[in-house]
Amino acid sequence: MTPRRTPSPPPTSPRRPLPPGHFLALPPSFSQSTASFPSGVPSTSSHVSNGLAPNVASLASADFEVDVRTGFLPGKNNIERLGGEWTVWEEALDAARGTAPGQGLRIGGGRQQDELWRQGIEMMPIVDTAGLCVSLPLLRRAHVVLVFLAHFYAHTTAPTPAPRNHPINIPPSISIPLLTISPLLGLPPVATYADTVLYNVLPLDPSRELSLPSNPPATCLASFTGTRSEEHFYVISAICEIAGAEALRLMRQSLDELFLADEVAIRRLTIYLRKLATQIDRIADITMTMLKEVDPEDFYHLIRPWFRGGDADGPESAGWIYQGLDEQAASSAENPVERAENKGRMFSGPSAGQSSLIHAIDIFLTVDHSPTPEEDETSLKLDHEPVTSPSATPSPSRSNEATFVQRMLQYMPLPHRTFLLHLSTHPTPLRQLVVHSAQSHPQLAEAYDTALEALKRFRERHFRIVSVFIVQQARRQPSLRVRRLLGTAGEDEEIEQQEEAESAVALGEIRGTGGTPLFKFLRRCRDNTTKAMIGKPVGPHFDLQ
Ligand code: HEM
Repeated sequence: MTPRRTPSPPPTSPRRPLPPGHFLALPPSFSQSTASFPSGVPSTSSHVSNGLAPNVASLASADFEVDVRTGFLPGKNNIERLGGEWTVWEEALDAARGTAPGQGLRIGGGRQQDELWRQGIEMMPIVDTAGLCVSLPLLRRAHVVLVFLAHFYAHTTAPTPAPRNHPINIPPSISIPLLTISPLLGLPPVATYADTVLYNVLPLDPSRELSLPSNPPATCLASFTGTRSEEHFYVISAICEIAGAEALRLMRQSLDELFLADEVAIRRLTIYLRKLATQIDRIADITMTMLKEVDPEDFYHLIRPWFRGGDADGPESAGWIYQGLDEQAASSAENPVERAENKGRMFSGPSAGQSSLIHAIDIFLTVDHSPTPEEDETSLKLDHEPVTSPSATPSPSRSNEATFVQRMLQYMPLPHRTFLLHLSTHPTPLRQLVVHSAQSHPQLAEAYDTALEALKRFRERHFRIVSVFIVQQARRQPSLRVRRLLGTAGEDEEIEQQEEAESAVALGEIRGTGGTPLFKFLRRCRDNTTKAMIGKPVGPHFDLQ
């Protein structure tokens, strides 16, 4: 007898007010830091829920804040500005950014304009956040504004000789509201991809909701530099996200078929996997438009320095102290490492590596990024990096090193983190069926490999982006135009002296967010994708260097 086919209902759309019992109402365990996970153990459960995770029995039944039309982007438009008592934060942000590129605050601070702004922040009242809790869009906007203020403040702090050995202090007017609302969203108190992209874009016609292709993301709300490049950097990432909604839909449909795993299911899965490959190529095409729309010099010299988090100097980093709350925490015994070394909190700044989209595709296709015992992991590991495996470790037989995904989970909103952890423990994984039926249904294995080929192509094309935007820029001096915007145009002589030394930057020395050795890491992500294939890779295999 053919089993009755009952497709699951589509995921629910996000709603404006937090509904009663919504698991976002529970502070996530993120807020509990430990010695091995300074920013909190990534988990879906709340510390007030006695370890019980929210009810996520099936991918379709839980509220993962994943919208059928917009994917990980909120289904309802982001709000543009906070009013009432929170206007003071918005005004501080306006003043920091200035009215035109080059008119706002400068990295390293030191000018009268920078100092006056900093004094204003230090004297700003500690505004109550209780009224924000009625609405997710309000909470999200508050997080965006406060983390931008925190980064503006941190990076206008006068530089100390490298390596920086004093933590940067974030004043209570920012740190207290920020530490209060961050756990409500399940985000760290630092700028994340959610702040720069997911909660920071508006559609072409803001009076209508986001949709592709008729009303795509077109402008950004908060910005460090006010440059066109920064706006496009965020907007193109958001277009990748909305294009990803179709990939998520195909994955959900596939999971529904996996429950049945009959002949019809296998035929449908084959079709969905081929479509998924097309969708991944589409995301890669959109990513490549960065080359046309974002100036690599602007990105590297003007924009990226603002992204740096408390851990940007690698193991030598001194972190950020969130004043008003961290001084109390420092005297407690919770985090002996930070206490003993007088270090602040070690958060990374924003990166598209924090987007849940590619990680979801990886998990769905079972691309395993956890290190094998044979691999020399010491060079991929930072001293301050978490070394204890969280409960969500995908493969207990592997080394207990936290993977990039596990670290990135900490920077995703709680519902998206929950979505990924749930996907990784799904009871009917795709790969198992593909391997099991490889002989009887070779077209399924072929379609599975086609999707992996597309993911590998995405990674190779993304690698080119990283080469242009980071490596090439690290090896050459900024133009006069950019030096003027940086306020270093008069330092030609000094720059010439540095030139020779700097142009010799070795590939192996270039690091990504949180200090990851960039090339080794990206090459490894590509190679792990190839390893997952059932047959031999068919496309060209580029030497990534
Ligand atoms: C100018 C554009 C971009 C630059 C300069 C860039 C740079 C980087 C860098 C440096 C990393 C290494 C990890 C880190 O430092 O955080 C990284 C990782 C990553 N990026 Fe990008 N990225 C860009 C655009 C994108 C876009 C649009 C996407 C998504 C569609 C994306 C997805 C990823 C993913 C998933 C990783 C993790 C590594 C992997 O899974 O292969 N990136 N990116």
